Amino acid sequence: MDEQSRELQFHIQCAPGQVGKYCILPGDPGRCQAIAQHFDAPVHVQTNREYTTYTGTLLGEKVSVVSTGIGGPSAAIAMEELCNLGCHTFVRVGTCGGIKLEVQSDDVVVATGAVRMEGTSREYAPIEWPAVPDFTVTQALVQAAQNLGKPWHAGVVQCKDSFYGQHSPARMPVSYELEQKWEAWKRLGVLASEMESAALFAVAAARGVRCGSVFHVIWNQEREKAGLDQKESHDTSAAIEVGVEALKLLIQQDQTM
Ligand SMILES: O=P(O)(O)O[C@H]1O[C@H](CO)[C@@H](O)[C@H]1O
Ligand SMILES: O=c1cc[nH]c(=O)[nH]1
Repeated sequence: MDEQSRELQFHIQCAPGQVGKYCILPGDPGRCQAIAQHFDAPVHVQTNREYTTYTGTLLGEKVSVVSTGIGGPSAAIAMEELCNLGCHTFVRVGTCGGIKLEVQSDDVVVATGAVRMEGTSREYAPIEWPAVPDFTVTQALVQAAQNLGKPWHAGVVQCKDSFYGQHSPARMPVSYELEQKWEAWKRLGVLASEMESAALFAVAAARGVRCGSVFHVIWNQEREKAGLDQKESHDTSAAIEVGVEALKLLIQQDQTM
């Protein structure tokens, strides 16, 4: 299969011209419409499997939002197929669970690196390779959070394949490994846990494109364990605003180059 010259990409079912060069990647297809509402003239392009696509414009530039589903494998597929269609700049707008005690529900987290405790990135890069986002995208995300006055943190996030391995490690047959590593992430100051960035950063490096990640913090299980105040929040609007603002900053930078 010559995937790069296919007209219609196999999973996202989009064709050349239907997506922009700048793309926002939420995991949840249900987040796409809320993101597309920030675009000018957004149009629903396609929904296939976990992949929902809208395309519109920002500052006159064609931009898209494409959901990746949950986990590295489906996220890598989305990015590969979008690269085949000419996308070069990606911002993941996701959700995460806080690990560091300072990271609270409703805060915004910008990734400066991702722990590769997942499988997909290993099929792209030897484990010695650090999963890091693009510097210009990360700078734009921090600038956007500051411009919008959102409470933000920048640091390393942890990626894994098992959501319930994060939340119920004790019931897993490999609890000894999950619990010991979780303790290491805490001692290393890892900010939060999510599932796709390590894979996306690896695919982006392999394909020579830019990618960064911003997250809405749903909760923090370590704050709960420590008896600190803690709530569950599903309002992703701050992270969405930061992601869209960052994309605009990047488009502006590219337009003035
Ligand atoms: O809200 P999204 O972007 O899907 O991100 C997070 O939420 C899912 C788990 O609930 C995983 O995909 C994780 O990375
Ligand atoms: O706790 C959380 C919240 C969102 N996504 C995750 O992977 N973990």
